[in-house]
Amino acid sequence: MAEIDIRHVRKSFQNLEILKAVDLSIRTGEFIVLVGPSGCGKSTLLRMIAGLEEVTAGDIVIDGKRINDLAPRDRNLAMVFQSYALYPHMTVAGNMSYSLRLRKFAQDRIAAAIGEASRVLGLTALMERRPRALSGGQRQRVAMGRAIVREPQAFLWDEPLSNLDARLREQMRAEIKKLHRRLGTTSIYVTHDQIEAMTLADRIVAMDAGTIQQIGTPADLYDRPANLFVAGFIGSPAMNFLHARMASETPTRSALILADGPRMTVPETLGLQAGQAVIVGIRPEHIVVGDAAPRQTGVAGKTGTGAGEAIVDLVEPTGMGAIVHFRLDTVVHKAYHLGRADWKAGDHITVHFPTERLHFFGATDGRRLN
Ligand SMILES: Nc1ncnc2c1ncn2[C@@H]1O[C@H](COP(=O)(O)OP(=O)(O)OP(=O)(O)O)[C@@H](O)[C@H]1O
Repeated sequence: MAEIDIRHVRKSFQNLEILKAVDLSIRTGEFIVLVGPSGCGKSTLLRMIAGLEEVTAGDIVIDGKRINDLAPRDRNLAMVFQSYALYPHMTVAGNMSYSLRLRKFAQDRIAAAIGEASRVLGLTALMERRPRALSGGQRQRVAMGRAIVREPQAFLWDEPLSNLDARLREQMRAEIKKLHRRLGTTSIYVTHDQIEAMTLADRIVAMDAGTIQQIGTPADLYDRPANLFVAGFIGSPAMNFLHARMASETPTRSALILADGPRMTVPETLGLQAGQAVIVGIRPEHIVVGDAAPRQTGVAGKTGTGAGEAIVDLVEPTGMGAIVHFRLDTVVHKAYHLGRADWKAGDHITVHFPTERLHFFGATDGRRLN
């Protein structure tokens, strides 16, 4: 197991800088997820750690040793790819044992290693099959088995579940998590799927345009996103943003702001100036929606702290609840309502934005204020 240090690592292709001075310290046994939109550079970073891409500048250090110039096979890291990358002409057993045979391990040791890995992954009955006779999920399991038997210092996962259907992805995600609990091997996992990031990671590294935007536990990124990018990327449906400005008449203890909708209370500790522009974020699941007056429920007495009226634009039932799209002024926002939602487009509803659930961001730099 390994501690991996990425120190000021840069990557350029031709003259285009893809990664800009990335710093990241990964602790022994940690499960790190690199997440970000397509093209942000997460796969490139993983491939540099694996030795499949040259490092333009900076150092990659594993357990205190700089490995920039070490050949991939000498790094003792195992990579699992989205495309499985199995040898089609070899059986499952052949694929799993290949790297050990290459390293001239004794037969009994190889048999023990692949026996154990196939038990863990539920592949025992499939050992003589070839990849084309396996389902996508089974193929990915073989790829995982091939990585496990090498007992690497770390696993590098490059979007391993992207080719699987939703149900299988959910199942394999849980298996990867159990596998990590069992083996405790340092893991770096690349995905653009924020649910995978949230469920698997000890710490998430959120990337955008070649830079790290935030490093933290899933709860850190969800509860206290450092900026608008992270706030908008983590969470589904995504966080709502309301453009707001501090009212010029500021009451004593807490000031009010006027957004595209209801007035809200801003914590005094933010130190916002009268007239200052801010962006207020609120997650759909934190908005309380209810019938409009006179059948108003759940919002009584809360007016002035972010309650107001809105018009339903669309209701998407999800089974567990419904995503309620509503219009405040001209802007459409989304609320996640647990339980039945019988509203129709055009209905008037009340929306309440609980003060303690609000996120505040600078209107110019997008940085978190609270
Ligand atoms: N060999 C290459 N030559 C030139 N540009 C490249 C090369 N490999 C990657 N890039 C570019 O580097 C950027 C980052 O690519 P990378 O694959 O790391 O992104 P990513 O975040 O993993 O995206 P995805 O989720 O789509 O795989 C992209 O703009 C890509 O086009």
